[in-house]
Amino acid sequence: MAAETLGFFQLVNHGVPVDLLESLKDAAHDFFAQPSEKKAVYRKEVSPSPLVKYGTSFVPEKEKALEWKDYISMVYTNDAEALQQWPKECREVALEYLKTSMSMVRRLLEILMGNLGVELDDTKIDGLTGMKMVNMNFYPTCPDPDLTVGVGRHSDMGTLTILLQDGIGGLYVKVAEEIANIGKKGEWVEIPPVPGALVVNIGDALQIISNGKYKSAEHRVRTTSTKSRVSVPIFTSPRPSEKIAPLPQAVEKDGMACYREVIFGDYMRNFFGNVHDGKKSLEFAQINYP
Ligand SMILES: O=C(O)CCC(=O)C(=O)O
Ligand SMILES: [Fe+2]
Repeated sequence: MAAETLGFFQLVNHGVPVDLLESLKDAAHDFFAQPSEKKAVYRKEVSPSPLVKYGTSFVPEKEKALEWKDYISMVYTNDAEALQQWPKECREVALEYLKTSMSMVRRLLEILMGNLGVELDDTKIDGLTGMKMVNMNFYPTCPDPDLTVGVGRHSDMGTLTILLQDGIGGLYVKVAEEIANIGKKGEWVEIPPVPGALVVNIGDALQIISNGKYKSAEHRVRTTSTKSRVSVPIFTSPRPSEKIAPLPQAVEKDGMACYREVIFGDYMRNFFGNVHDGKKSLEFAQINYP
C-alpha cells in the first residue's frame, strides 16, 4: 500500500468537483497576478488577519538561497471568518475546496487508522486534523531552472496533505532507502500531473502516530523556464496544543516506541525554525535506542 511505502498517492474519485479544481487554479493565478502592493498587504508583519499570510520561500531569515516561489496561506477557524478574512480573490473557492476535501480526508483516515486497529470517531478526527490550512503556491517562470529550486526537499509536518497541482509538472517524491520491496530505492520519481486528480501525501505527524508504519513523504518541486506553475495544498494536522505520540496499538505490535510524546506546537516550532532538510524534522521526536 502506497501509504506504507512511498507516502504519496493520487486520487480521482475524491468527491471534489472537477470544475471547482479548475476555478481554484484560476483563482490562484488571479491572486498572484495582482500588483505586488496588493499582495504585500498580507505579509506577516502587516497582515490585517492573523489567519492570512503572504510570503516567499520557507524560512527566508535562515536560507542561504531562497526558494523560487511565493505563497499565500489561509488558516481555517470557521466559515464566517474564512469568508471575511481570506483574500477575496480566492476565499470562496478555497473554502469550498477545504470543505469538500475533508470528507475524503476522513475516509482515508478511517482506512489508515482502521489498519492500525483504531476506530475513528469525531474526537479522534479532531485530534488528527484539528488544524486546517489552505495554501496557494505560485512558481514564476525561471530563466535558469538549473540554478534554482521551487521547494527544497522536505516532508510535510502534519497528518495528511491534499494537493492540487496544475498541468506543468515538477513535483518529485523520493523513494525511501528503507523500502525493500519496490525498485528505484533512493531515487526521485515525478508525480505526474493527472487531470482531475488530487495528490495525497502523508505528513510527519501521521508517521509519529503510526509509530513509523506510515511514512511521511520526502518531496521537492523543480522550477521551469516555460510557464508559471500553481499548486493548492490543504494541510491538515493536530492542533498546537495537542500531544501526539505513537498509538499504543502500534507500539504493542512493534514491541517498542520509535517516537516520544511531543506537544505538537513544539514540533511546529522546530519544523518552522529550520530550513528544509529532507526528513530531518522527524529527529525532533525520534527515540534513539543505544
Ligand atoms: O507545489 C507542489 O506541488 C508541492 C508544494 C509543497 O510541497 C508544499 O507546499 O509543501
Ligand atoms: Fe510539501
